[in-house]
Amino acid sequence: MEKNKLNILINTPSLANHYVAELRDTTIQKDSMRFRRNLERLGELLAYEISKTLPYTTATLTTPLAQTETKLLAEQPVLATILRAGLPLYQGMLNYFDKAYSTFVGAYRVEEENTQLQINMEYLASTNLHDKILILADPMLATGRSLVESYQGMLRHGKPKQVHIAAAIAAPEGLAYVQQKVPEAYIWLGALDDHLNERSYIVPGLGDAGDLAFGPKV
Ligand SMILES: O=c1cc[nH]c(=O)[nH]1
Repeated sequence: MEKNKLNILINTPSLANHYVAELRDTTIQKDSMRFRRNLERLGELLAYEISKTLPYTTATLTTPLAQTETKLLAEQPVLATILRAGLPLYQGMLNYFDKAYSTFVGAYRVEEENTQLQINMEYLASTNLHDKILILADPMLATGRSLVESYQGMLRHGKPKQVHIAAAIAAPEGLAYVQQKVPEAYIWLGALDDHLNERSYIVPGLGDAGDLAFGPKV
């Protein structure tokens, strides 16, 4: 596959626009079940778009009336995500790639006054990634640093032959960082926003995806 390496869903009007709009809307955000489900629905759409670019083989199957040929995925991708905010977007992808194996990373941002944002990575549970098609789902591609560090950590478990990075919303700064550090990746976004603010939040964005999905951290 050598199609466009950057794909932005809401640039083509579709239901993705509704799901991104609801994710951003402060009134609808009060319903955390709907917030999670909207991330999940976006994950489903992103998975479907990615599925159009994956390799397929021809298979013969038997219906009650005849034999017929169809195209089926040549192999399952591996789905990876970063805890905890990544879970709903990942779940949407798993709904569609329902036989995929999974990789989980625990990474968190440490915000300290007058210092650069620190990323701590403390947990990695990965399936074998050697020669696999890897889809890494992270809802908010902000600085891109936790995503790149997570990806680099995952490489201890094998070098994938193809990498897809999927996010609900990205900032141009994070997108540029990921494109520079992981140039081999195909990038799939719900929306590409305007900028990062001084606390590394995406503007207009939607706020803190993890808190909105699972409650505020202490
Ligand atoms: O805007 C942002 C940036 C990172 N993580 C979030 O949840 N929101």
